[in-house]
Amino acid sequence: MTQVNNTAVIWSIAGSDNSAGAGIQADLKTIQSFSTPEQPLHLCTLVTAITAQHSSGVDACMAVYVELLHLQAMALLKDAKPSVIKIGLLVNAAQVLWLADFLQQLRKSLPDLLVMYDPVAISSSGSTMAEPDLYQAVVQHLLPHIDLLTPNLQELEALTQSPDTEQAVKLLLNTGVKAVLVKGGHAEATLCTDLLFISENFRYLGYPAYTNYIRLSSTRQQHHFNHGTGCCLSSALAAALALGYALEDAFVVAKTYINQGLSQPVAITECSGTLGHWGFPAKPEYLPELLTDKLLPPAQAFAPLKAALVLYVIVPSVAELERALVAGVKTLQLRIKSTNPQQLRQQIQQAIQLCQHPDVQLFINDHWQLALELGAYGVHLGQEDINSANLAALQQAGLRLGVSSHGFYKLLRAQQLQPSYLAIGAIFATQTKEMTGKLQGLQKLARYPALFPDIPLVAIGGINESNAKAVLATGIRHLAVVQAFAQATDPKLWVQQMQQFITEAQHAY
Ligand SMILES: Cc1ncc(COP(=O)(O)OP(=O)(O)O)c(N)n1
Ligand SMILES: Cc1nc(C(=O)O)sc1CCOP(=O)(O)O
Ligand SMILES: [Mg+2]
Repeated sequence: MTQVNNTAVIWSIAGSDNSAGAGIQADLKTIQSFSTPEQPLHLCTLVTAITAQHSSGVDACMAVYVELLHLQAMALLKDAKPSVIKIGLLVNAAQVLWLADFLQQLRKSLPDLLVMYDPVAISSSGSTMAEPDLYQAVVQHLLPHIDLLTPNLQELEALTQSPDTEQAVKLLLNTGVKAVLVKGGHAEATLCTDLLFISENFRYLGYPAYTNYIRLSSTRQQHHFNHGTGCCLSSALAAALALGYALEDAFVVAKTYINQGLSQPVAITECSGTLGHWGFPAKPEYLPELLTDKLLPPAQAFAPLKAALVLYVIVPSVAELERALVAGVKTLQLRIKSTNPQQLRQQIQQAIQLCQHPDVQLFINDHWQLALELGAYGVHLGQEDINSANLAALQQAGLRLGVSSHGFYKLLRAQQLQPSYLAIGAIFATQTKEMTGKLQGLQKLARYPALFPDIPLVAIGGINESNAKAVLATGIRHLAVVQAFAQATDPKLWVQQMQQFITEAQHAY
């Protein structure tokens, strides 16, 4: 059967928690919370066990026969195939063996399928739900079929017999698992820290290898309404992956979702309850702190922009810069990719001179040393450039800084520098630059303004007069363009039209 719209189908292969904080019930709530009419998510379930639970323990756990697991899977396949499978509670070796074999067969027809396993065996109250031989069977048979494993610290040690996190993760990655998210929720600390290790095999999703793991941390919320938090972190990750986020961005989204849910929990009694499921997170205070990949920010924030960016035109030469100025563009970037050093200096110097006007803002792309030496207004740097640029010197000289980003992870990374603006791309396919990561699209773009309200955000990549209104409807107020301006036959009219779209959006939304 053909799937007819853009609904992403997720399967949860897990146990029923009748108290509805964890297990299949938590997966349903979490996935539903991320579903929208524009990007619907549909969660199907394969129940592996029925448990009898309450806030302080598990009274009973009965495994579902493998034959019935198989029938559930066959029934689901009659309707639709999943793009993501999230596995939770497995109870015995027989279930593991069936699942390993089933996944091996399924992958033959679904090469892009993502399989996650949250190896729950012990509930947060300490009750064991699995049979003693479970993990042995998991390591031997199931792990080679898993893309992303999400153990807590206790499960990590039980799976590997290693108390050392890095060593344990190495052992798991050697079994064929492609990424491991170690959940630190159970550690006794004032911070809740989660670690994501991504092997080379997962990098195709766009992760830049600045470090070999990502550490995200948030202040621990001191209350008892947290039953199922680990399950929900894994399901939020499944939802974000099904929505098309790259793994590192899905990690940020999932942790932000958990922070939002724990900030507004559902209290059932004085000492029992669950986190709340309140939709895609939308407040900056829920964002975690990025503890790895630390940049060395200057002591102070970069100077603010002297005016809003609004329409931001990027040009490859001084001749094009003059054309843009004549057409009425007020925010410009000189982006020269190939020329000899002498001409480069000359071009940058000329551009700075041409833009000596109180209403005009000129950013120099890449060449921060010349920008600094020649007294430019601002520079625009990419994520790699900020590793090596002398940021303190740029800040102290009063230059404005704009930084590229391509998702939540890179936004968190760049935000550490307190730049003058952040660019987000590529929104649509572009012919101007070879992009390796995932496109943002309008749905993802619409999530950023609420989470990064204190810094100007400019959208870039494939933007033109036909799609500008749709981009502005996401709440983004600044548009950067290369090709659309270069190809405009009447540049003045084109600039007026684009500026009008932006002004209308400012008043309309
Ligand atoms: C406004 C704006 N956003 C993003 C970019 C891309 O910058 P960078 O990542 O440094 O890539 P190159 O432009 O150097 O290819 C930009 N230039 N401007
Ligand atoms: C230079 C550049 N940077 C991008 C990013 O996402 O960082 S996209 C891009 C190209 C933008 O050109 P056009 O408007 O012609 O699509
Ligand atoms: Mg650059």
